[in-house]
This record gives sequence, C-alpha cells and structure tokens, in this order.
Amino acid sequence: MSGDYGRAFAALRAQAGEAWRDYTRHAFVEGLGDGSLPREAFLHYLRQDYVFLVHFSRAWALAVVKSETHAEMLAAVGTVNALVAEEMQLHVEICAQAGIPADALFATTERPENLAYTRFVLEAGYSGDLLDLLAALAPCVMGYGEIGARLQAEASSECYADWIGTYAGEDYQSSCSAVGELLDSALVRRLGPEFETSPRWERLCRTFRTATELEVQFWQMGLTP
Ligand SMILES: Cc1ncc(C[n+]2csc(CCO)c2C)c(N)n1
Repeated sequence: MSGDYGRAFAALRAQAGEAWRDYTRHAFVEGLGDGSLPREAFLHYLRQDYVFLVHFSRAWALAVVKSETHAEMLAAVGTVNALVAEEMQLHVEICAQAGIPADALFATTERPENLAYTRFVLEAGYSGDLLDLLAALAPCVMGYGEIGARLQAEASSECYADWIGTYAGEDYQSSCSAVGELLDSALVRRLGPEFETSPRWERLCRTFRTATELEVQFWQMGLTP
C-alpha cells in the first residue's frame, strides 16, 4: 500500500522497515479508522498539529530557499500555499466547531514530541541542502497519503470520515505524487541517475527513518492529552 509516490520514496520507505509500519499502523491511526479514538484525544492532537503545521510551513518555505531550479521553487511554493491556505484553515474550522477559537489554537503550548519533530526537520534543512530537507519532510507527506488511502478502503466507522477523506482525496493524493516527483528529480539532479549508490544515500535514509520515528512519537503524544 505505497501509492505511486515515486522511486526514491519506495526505496526510503523499504529501508525504514519496522518504523514505517509503526507509524502508518499506529493505535491512534487504527482508532481513527474504527472510531474508537476518544474525541478528547483527537482534539488534543489537532491543537498540537496546528502548531506542527506552523513550523512545517516554515520548513517548506526553507525548501523554496534551498531550491536550485524554477520547477523546484514552484513545487515548494505550491506546498507552502496548500499548507497555510488550506490545511491550517481546515484545522481552524474543525477546532472552531468543537469550541476552540483560533487565537487559542495559535497559543497552544507545544509538547516536547512536537517540538522535537519540527525542529529536527528544520535543522536538516538549515545545515543541509534540499535533499536533506526533503528526506526529513517526506515521511509526513507520504505517510498521511498512505494512511488516508488505506483507512478510506478499510474504515469501519464514519466518526473521523472528514479527516480520512481529506488525506484520501484526489487533491491530497496528487500532492503526494508531486512531492514524489520533486524528490526523484532533485536526487537525479544532485546525485545522478543512480542516486542509491551515492555516498550520501545512507545518510538520507537515516534522516527519513528518524523523521518516521518522530511521527510515531507524535501519534503516541496524541493518545496522552
Ligand atoms: C504530525 C503530522 N504529520 C503529518 C501531517 C500531514 N501533513 C503535514 S503538512 C502536509 C501537507 C504537505 O506537506 C501534510 C499532509 C500532519 N498534519 N501532522
């Protein structure tokens, strides 16, 4: 169940092994699918996720800075816009319906698991190039694509159908494919067509795996409001 998110993603996902499974089949995820996730945990997750998206948008803005071609800039700036104008907006609306106003969202105290993840991603980009940054960003983007598509097919409850529908939807799935293409072309441009044989590949794999492990910690945090 890996969608068609490109060649590099398939290789990175395969080498992440157990961590990828722990992330995409976490108890929090299964609870979204069968409706057993307590509402309180979901709202706590959404509040934290709003703060996450603030920093994640900054990381994608850094991808614009680290781009070397117009095509790379276009892909990165498109993601910044989707995040700020759509995904963050969706969180504001869901939270407003649950009685959490927008200013309270922005003032949410960041949990350490949240801080660790986003600052790890930003640091990968600050001290590295676009490849280091994309290796840290990819688990988040493609993982939710994979989770959404699987839950859409398997979910046994309508409880979290909106959330599932957002990530299973055509718009989101095509943005995952676009990020997959960006990752493949950025790798070929910098490391050549046989990028898996480059001395840099192992470190990119490690960055991807660490970000995946931080996603697992983020779900775990969601279960403990
Ligand atoms: C902890 C956490 N991980 C991943 C996502 C999903 N996500 C974050 S940004 C983005 C858009 C493209 O980069 C998507 C789908 C999330 N919301 N929260």
